[in-house]
Amino acid sequence: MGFFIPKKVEVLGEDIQKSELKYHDRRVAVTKEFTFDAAHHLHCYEGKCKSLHGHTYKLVITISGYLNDIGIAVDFGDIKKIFKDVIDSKLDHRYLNEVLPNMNTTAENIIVWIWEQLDLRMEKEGLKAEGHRLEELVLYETPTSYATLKREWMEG
Ligand SMILES: Nc1nc2c(c(=O)[nH]1)N=C([C@H](O)[C@H](O)COP(=O)(O)OP(=O)(O)OP(=O)(O)O)CN2
Ligand SMILES: [Zn+2]
Repeated sequence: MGFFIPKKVEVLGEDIQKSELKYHDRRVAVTKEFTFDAAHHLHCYEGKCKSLHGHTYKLVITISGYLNDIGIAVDFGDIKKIFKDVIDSKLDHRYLNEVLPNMNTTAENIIVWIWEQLDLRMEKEGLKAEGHRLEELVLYETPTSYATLKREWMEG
């Protein structure tokens, strides 16, 4: 006596198999947004930002990769784990002038530091070997003020 396989499941299975490899070799970028809270002040700067103050920073991370068998380029969960491990754990609820020594804590300087940390972790975890690439970071210091960094600028 054989197993009864409902028709609907068979059809669904075929559909998934067909879609699996459809765009297998396509590079696609995915983006995830995070926030962290931190305090800082600027050195050698005449203006209100020379005084200690805080921000809810927003970091927008874009990573590209080749679509895998189930149509995922880079798992959003993997981006979250990297962010938590290498950025959030070091910067959230911290005084940036203390944790980022020898750096004036401008959005521009911080975003380059963040790039280096994320890139290093992607290298160590073998993600770069799999074809994952950090494409762009955007770091909002306030809702209207932000810095942007792109892969071509880091490579060039
Ligand atoms: N190019 C940069 N300019 C300034 C930076 C910076 O990192 N890079 N940082 C500051 C201050 O840290 C400040 O907290 C943020 O500046 P600003 O946008 O002027 O903040 P406001 O709250 O005044 O923003 P509004 O939306 O205009 O009220 C200064 N400059
Ligand atoms: Zn500031």
